[in-house]
Amino acid sequence: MFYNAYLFHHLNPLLVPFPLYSPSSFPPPSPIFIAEQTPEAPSILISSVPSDSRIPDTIMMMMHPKMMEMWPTMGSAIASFLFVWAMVKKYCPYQLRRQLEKYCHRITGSFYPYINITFDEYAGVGLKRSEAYNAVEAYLSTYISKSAKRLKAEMVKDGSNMMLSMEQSGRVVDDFNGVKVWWIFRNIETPSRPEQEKRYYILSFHKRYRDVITGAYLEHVIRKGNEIRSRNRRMKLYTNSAGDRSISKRAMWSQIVFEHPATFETMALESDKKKDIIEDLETFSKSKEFYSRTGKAWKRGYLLYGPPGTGKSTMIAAMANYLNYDVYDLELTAVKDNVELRRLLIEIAEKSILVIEDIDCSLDLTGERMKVTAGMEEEEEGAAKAAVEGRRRVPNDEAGGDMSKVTLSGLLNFIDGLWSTCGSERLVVFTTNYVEKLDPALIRRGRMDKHIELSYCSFEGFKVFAKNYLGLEVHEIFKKVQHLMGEVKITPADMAENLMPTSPTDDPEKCLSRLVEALEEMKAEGTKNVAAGK
Ligand SMILES: Nc1ncnc2c1ncn2[C@@H]1O[C@H](COP(=O)(O)OP(=O)(O)OP(=O)(O)O)[C@@H](O)[C@H]1O
Ligand SMILES: [Mg+2]
Repeated sequence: MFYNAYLFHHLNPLLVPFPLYSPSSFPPPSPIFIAEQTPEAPSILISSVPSDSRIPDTIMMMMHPKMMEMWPTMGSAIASFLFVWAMVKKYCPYQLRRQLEKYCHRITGSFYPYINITFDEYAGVGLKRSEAYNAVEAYLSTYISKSAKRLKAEMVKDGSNMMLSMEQSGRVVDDFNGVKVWWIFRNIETPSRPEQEKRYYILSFHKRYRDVITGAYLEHVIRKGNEIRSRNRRMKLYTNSAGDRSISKRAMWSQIVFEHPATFETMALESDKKKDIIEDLETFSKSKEFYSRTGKAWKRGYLLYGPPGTGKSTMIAAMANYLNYDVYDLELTAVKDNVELRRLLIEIAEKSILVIEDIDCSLDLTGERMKVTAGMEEEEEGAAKAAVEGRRRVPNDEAGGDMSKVTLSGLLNFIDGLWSTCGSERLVVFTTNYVEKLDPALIRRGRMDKHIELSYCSFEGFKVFAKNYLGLEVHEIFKKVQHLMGEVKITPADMAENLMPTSPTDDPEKCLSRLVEALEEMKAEGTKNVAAGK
C-alpha cells in the first residue's frame, strides 16, 4: 500500500476541536470512509468508530502520497468542518441538531458511493454466535495473512495447521471477478456487555456492484468459509460451571479442545449393540431432510444407563468422535434457574452433543421420585439418596450455597418444547446409574429416543480389551477367563484396570494371569457373601 497514515491525538493542535467531537453524531452516516485504492482516484480513509463505542483516543487518517500536496488545504478544511460540527453539537438545541444531522446524512449519503454490510458476531437476540460471522472469519483467514498486520493464530485440526484471524481493527481487500471489496474488522468494548467485546466485520463495496456482491459473492464467501471451517474443525468440549460467574455474574460455557481417544473400535461392547448404535447415529446425521419433512426438530435423545464403570462416559466420547460433534457437558446443579438454563442451551451450536451426566443426581426432581422407588430396598435407597444429596451439594456450594432452581418442566421444555427447535443436529444424552429412579416423563420415548443399557463386561467385550490392551486375539488363558466370567460380574472399568500392564516388564501373559486372579478373588468373595447370607 502506498498510503501514509496519520494518527491524530486529542491534543494535536491541528485538530483542537477533537475533544468536543463525539463519534455518536459524526457525519456522514457511515462510520467508515473507504479509500479508493487506485492512484487515479485517491481519497482519504478516516477510521472512526460506530456510535455504541467509546470515544477513541486517536483517529487514523490514511491518504495517498499524491494527496500530500493538498494536505494543508484539506487538513484545515477538515479541521474547520469538525470544529463547526463540534460547536453545533455543543450549542445547538437538540431538535435543531437532529434536523441538521438528518440533512447532513442525506447529503453525504447521496454522494457516498459505498454500501456497507455488517456481520455481527452475535446475531438475533445476541445469544448465539452468528453462523455468517463464523463463515466470514474462516473465509478471511486465507486472505488476511497476505494483507492484515495484526493477526491472531489458532491451531486447527491435528495441530498441523493454523487459522489466522484479525486481532484488532483491521482491513483486507478481496477481489471477486475483478470487483474489489473491502472487509473491515472491528472489536470494541460496549458498555452494555462489558464482559464481552463487540466484534463484527463490515463488507464495503461500490454501490454499482450491489447485485453481484449481495448475490454471488456472499454465496461464495459463505460456501468457502464453511468448507474451511469443516476442514479445520477441532472438536470442543464445553462446560458450564458456577466458577465462571465471577466476571459476568452468570454461568457461561467455557471450552477446551476435545481430544478423547475413545472410539467404537476401542469400546468393549457386544458387536450387535455397537452396530446398532453406529447405524442409529449414522441415520440421524443424514436425516436432515426427514426431520424437516416430518416437522420434527432435528435432534435425538439417548439415555445411557448402567452401573458405574460400564462405559457411559466413554460411549459419549466415542459418539462425539464418530460424528465429529462438539460436546456440551451441562452441570445442571450449577445452573441457577430455568432462565439461565435457556440461555445456556440457546448458545449450543449445531452438530453437538448435549450431555447431562448422572441426571438422577442433577435436579431437585428426585423428591417425588424417591417416594416412587417402592421396590428399592430401604438401605439401598438411603445410600442412593445420600449419594445424590452429596453430589448435589458440592457444585451449589461453589455457586454460593443457593440451590439450583431448574425444574423438570424447565428442562423438558428445552428437550422437546418450543425451544428445542433452536439449533439443529443435536444429540441429547443423559446418563444415570439408577434408571428406575428417573421420572418417567423425562425418559419417555420421543424424549429419550434410544435407551442403551451398558452393563457388565461380556466375553466379547473382554476380547476387545485383550486385543487393544495386550495385542492378543487368542490365548489359552482365554478359556479360563470365559469360564470365570460366566460366574462373576466384572465391569469394563475393572477389566481395563486388571489388564493394564503395571510395569515395563509385564508381558501379556502376566496381565491375563492377573485378571484370572482378580476374577477368582471376586468369585471367592461372592461365595463368602452368599454363605454369610448377604
Ligand atoms: N465398554 C468399555 N470399553 C472400553 N473401556 C471401558 C468401557 N467401559 C469402561 N471402560 C473404561 O473404564 C473407565 C471408566 O469408564 P466410564 O467413565 O466410561 O464409566 P461410566 O459408566 O461413565 O461410569 P460412571 O457411572 O461412574 O460415570 C474408562 O476410562 C474406560 O477406560
Ligand atoms: Mg461417567
